[in-house]
This record gives sequence, C-alpha cells and structure tokens, in this order.
Amino acid sequence: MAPDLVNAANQTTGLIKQASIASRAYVTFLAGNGDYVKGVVGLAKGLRKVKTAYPLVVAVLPDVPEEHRRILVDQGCVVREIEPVYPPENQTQFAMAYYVINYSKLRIWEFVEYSKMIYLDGDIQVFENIDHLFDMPDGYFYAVMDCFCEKTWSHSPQYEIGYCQQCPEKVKWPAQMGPKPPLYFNAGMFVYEPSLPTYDDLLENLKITPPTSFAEQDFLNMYFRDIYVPIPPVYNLVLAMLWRHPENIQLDQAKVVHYCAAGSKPWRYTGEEENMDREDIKMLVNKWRDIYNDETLDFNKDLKQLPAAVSEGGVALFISAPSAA
Ligand SMILES: O=c1ccn([C@@H]2O[C@H](COP(=O)(O)OP(=O)(O)O)[C@@H](O)[C@H]2O)c(=O)[nH]1
Ligand SMILES: OC[C@H]1O[C@H](O[C@@H]2[C@@H](O)[C@H](O)[C@@H](O)[C@H](O)[C@@H]2O)[C@H](O)[C@@H](O)[C@H]1O
Ligand SMILES: [Mn+2]
Repeated sequence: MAPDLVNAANQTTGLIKQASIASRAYVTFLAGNGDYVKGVVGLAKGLRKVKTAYPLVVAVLPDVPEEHRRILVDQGCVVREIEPVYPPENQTQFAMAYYVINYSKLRIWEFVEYSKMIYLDGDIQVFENIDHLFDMPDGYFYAVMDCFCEKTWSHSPQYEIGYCQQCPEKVKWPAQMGPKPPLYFNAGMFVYEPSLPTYDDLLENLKITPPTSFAEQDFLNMYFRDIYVPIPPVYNLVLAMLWRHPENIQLDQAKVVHYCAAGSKPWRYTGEEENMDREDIKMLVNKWRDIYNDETLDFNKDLKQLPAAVSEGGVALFISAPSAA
C-alpha cells in the first residue's frame, strides 16, 4: 500500500483508539462548600497514581464554590455543573439527613458524551488500577453488595431479624416474611452506561417513588434490580465489612476502599468514633493521607501526563499529552 495511505490508515486507527478511550471516564459527585472537596482531590490523585487511562469528571452542584472548582481543574478533573434533583415531597427520615442531596447523582446518566462510566463517591480511594472494569459487557449495572448490619439499617426488617445478604445462611430469611430481598448494592461505586432515555425514565420514576432511608441508593437498587450484577468486594470495600463480615474480606486484596463508616472520612478522621481505633482503619486512613499529601501526584499540565480532558461547552475534548518518546 502507498506510504501516504499507510500513514492515513495509521492516523485513523489512532483517532478511533483515542475516541474509544475518550468515551470512557470516571465520575464523582460534589455538593456544598465543605470538606468533601478534599475527598475528590484525594480520588483524583489516587486515580493518577494507579495510572488510569481515563479522566475524572466531577459533577458539581451549584453550591460548590469557584475556589473548589478551580482546585479540581488544577488537579486535572473535568468539572461539570449539574442541577440538583429532589425526591417527591416526603416525611421520610433519611438514614442521614444530608442524603437528600444524593438524589442529584442521577444527573450523571445525562453525560452521554461518554459511552461507559465508573461512578465513585468522593469518600472512595482507588489503590489499584480498575480500568479493566470498563471492558465488562454492556447492558448491565455492576456494583458491590452492601451490608445491612450497621445501625444505619436499624429501620429495616433485615436488621430487625439480623439477616444480612453477606451471610444469608447465618440468619435465614423467614418464609413468613415473604420473598428474600433481591441482592442490594452499595451506591458508592458502580459501572454504568449514560443514556438519555434511561435518564428521563429515572427522573419520571423518581416522581412517583416514595423516598426511603437510603435515598438514591434505595431508588437505584429498585430501578436496576433486573440488570444488577454483583462484582467482588475488592472493588468497593465498605469499611463496616471489616468488623461485620471479616470472613468475606481479604484486606490486602482491596483495590477500592470506601470510607463510609461513621468517623472514617480520612480528611476529618479523629479515631474517636466506634470501631475507628482499629489498626486496619488507621492503616487505611494513613494510606489515603499519603496519597492526598503526595505532591508528586499533583496534576501538572506541563508534564507529559495522561490524556487531559478539556471540557468546552459540556463536550469533553481530549488533548493527549505529547508522547513520552
Ligand atoms: O456534603 C456532602 C455530602 C456528600 N457529598 C457527595 O455525596 C457522596 C455520598 O455521600 P457519603 O459518601 O457521605 O455517603 P456514605 O457513602 O458515607 O453513606 C459523597 O461521597 C460525596 O461525593 C458531597 O459532595 N458533599
Ligand atoms: O445516599 C445514601 C448513601 O448510601 C450509601 O452509604 C451507606 C450504605 O453504604 C450503608 O450500607 C452503610 O451502612 C452506611 O454507612 C453508608 O453510609 C452509599 O455509600 C452512599 O453513596 C449513598 O448512596
Ligand atoms: Mn460514600
């Protein structure tokens, strides 16, 4: 084949490859002007440390101040403002009052410039590369199973009878209570495909769904019940598993750690709350802090780094750094 044709073919292949990389991203959610921005900075630096090939998009509510947005852009994040999503008027007592803002996570189904995304809470850290999760078959909702044993579940029938899906043989689900609850995921981490029809349907369904204790996590579990596929706990170690189901956990295998237990947020950890004086918790908090404080992991636009996404008018354009060669 003539050299210029070979060259054109190579260039096209390169563009197609870039386009496929370009249509994948990690996404997290930031609300308020408080200290969760530290969680997102830690996540951005952790993803860089494991050399992910994909950018981190941060869906920010309008109440996130410009100073925090600048911090995130300076860490190489793609900052996208979203409008809040509120559940229908309700008298519900959420497990945590602030959970009402978590319904705004539903906006990430609108990010259709990406074909596949991995959502991560801002209180999550990625300690090993998980890019391979993007290659799992389309058409399913992948997430890690949650645990029902913490006090935050005291409102639930599971907690009442001591049933947990993590150990279904320990206390069996009694037949007189009807069918066993379907497998239930923690909504702090999931692999999904943005889609406008799904987005519209989610919001329509939300309008007629009475809110419940775990807010959008309960809603997402109901909505994706038929296509939910559990993935191993190494992809979202919910800290309570360490004291509730240690037999299901191999801490040194954990690729993703979710600092969701009360008192475990590394950027405000004091060690005073229940279970927080454990050696494994102290180790995990220090692991998070080592990354957060590591200046070599800061984003530097002058360095030859991974593709930096420049968002223009909401569409992410990708400017790959010049090749290292
Ligand atoms: O004041 C807040 C509360 C929550 N969040 C975001 O919402 C997610 C879910 O809340 P959280 O992780 O506190 O819930 P948990 O997993 O601890 O139940 C957080 O990780 C953040 O990404 C936030 O940005 N600001
Ligand atoms: O808004 C509801 C939240 O519900 C979930 O957190 C809970 C859940 O994991 C419980 O099982 C734990 O007991 C609890 O500690 C923890 O906070 C998600 O992590 C979070 O992203 C968000 O969806
Ligand atoms: Mn969380």
